[in-house]
Amino acid sequence: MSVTEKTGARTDEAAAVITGARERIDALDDHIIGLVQERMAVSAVIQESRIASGGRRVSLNREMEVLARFRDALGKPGTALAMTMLELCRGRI
Ligand SMILES: O=C(O)C(=O)C[C@]1(C(=O)O)C=C[C@@H](O)C=C1
Repeated sequence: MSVTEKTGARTDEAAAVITGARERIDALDDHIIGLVQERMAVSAVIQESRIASGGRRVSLNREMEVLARFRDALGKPGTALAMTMLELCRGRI
């Protein structure tokens, strides 16, 4: 497959821009995945500590704060993103 086919570009110049930008996106995605995994580990510490003390796994008030932070920064899709992230961190409820 040619570079232009791979990128959807119609010129070599555009294909070069897209290829370079996709490398940056791949690096950013690796970083984001690493941060999500780090967040999952920190969240697990909180949940285990709360459960060990006799509390519940879930803190709905705190989840509302997390959802609001993402919504304020990213709009409605930010809420969906935060909900998926919370599901990764505490499982389905
Ligand atoms: O902040 C907490 O109390 C957590 O347990 C962490 C966290 C989160 O991942 O943000 C996970 C589960 C709770 O329902 C609320 C928030």
